[in-house]
Amino acid sequence: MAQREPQDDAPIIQVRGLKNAFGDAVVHDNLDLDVRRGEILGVVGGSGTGKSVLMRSIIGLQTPVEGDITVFGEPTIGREETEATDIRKRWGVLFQGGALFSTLTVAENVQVPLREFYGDLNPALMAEIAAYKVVMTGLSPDAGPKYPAELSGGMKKRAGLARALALDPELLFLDEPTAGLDPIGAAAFDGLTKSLQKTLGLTVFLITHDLDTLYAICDRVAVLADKKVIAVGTIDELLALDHPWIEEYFKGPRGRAAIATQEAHADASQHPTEVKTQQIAASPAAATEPAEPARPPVGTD
Ligand SMILES: Nc1ncnc2c1ncn2[C@@H]1O[C@H](COP(=O)(O)OP(=O)(O)OP(=O)(O)O)[C@@H](O)[C@H]1O
Repeated sequence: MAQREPQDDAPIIQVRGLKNAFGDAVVHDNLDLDVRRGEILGVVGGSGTGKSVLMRSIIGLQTPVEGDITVFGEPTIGREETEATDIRKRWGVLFQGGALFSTLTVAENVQVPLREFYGDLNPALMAEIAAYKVVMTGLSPDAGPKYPAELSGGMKKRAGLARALALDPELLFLDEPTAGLDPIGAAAFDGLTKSLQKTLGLTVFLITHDLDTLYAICDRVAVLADKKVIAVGTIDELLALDHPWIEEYFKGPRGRAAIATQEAHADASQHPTEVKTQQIAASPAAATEPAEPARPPVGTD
């Protein structure tokens, strides 16, 4: 096994005393967060609690009123453009909805970061890298010449992910990657995220409202409320805190359905011949409460 450098244990993202405000509206106040190298950190919180603003602050698209942020051990606020560029090259971002350029094909979208940061690369090599990234996200090679309008929602997310992976990042930011996907597409996207984390050693900062995603692939979850990260840990650690919002969030009808899906998945992998839906139906929560359709086990398409 490769020798680990001492700094490997340092958080890959460190946020301290963060304050963000829009006029008089304070979104974050004295917010702290560490993201560990190699983990998938789920970021949850009610609508408007500032998850996307937090992500934008970390990637330098939002200048905070106060606070310090380091990524890869380097401060990201107030850096010279060239220094900021060196750091930005090391992460990839999938914005909500994919944020593809509608006038560019999928392959051209994937080449955007390559042109931005490595503009003198040979065009044939850029095309080859883009084609590789497209396939890596589970899209067919035929998707490369297509325009975003010709893609399904799930394909757009994968194309956005291919663009986020264009520069072989160490760190991936995903803003609600499964929003708007059907349960099968969402589970497939989760599987893809998990396999990228494992095979490429990525760290993933993942904003989501999707409880299935949290249970299926997140190593830890950070909860935003009251302008701060009020708790961070595994779901079991969070539940042990006895916080009413956390309890309601994870143990409400949707949380119970997500647990049932995970239990069915675990059981199915131990007893592959049994019918998974029997366990889901046997769950009192699933039987009595309206909930999101249970997701199939995680896996890529
Ligand atoms: N550019 C901006 N100008 C003014 N207010 C903003 C701006 N961006 C975000 N806000 C406000 O900051 C707050 C946090 O927004 P943010 O998008 O981070 O929430 P969120 O937790 O990601 O919500 P959701 O889960 O609904 O996506 C909201 O009240 C939003 O209106």
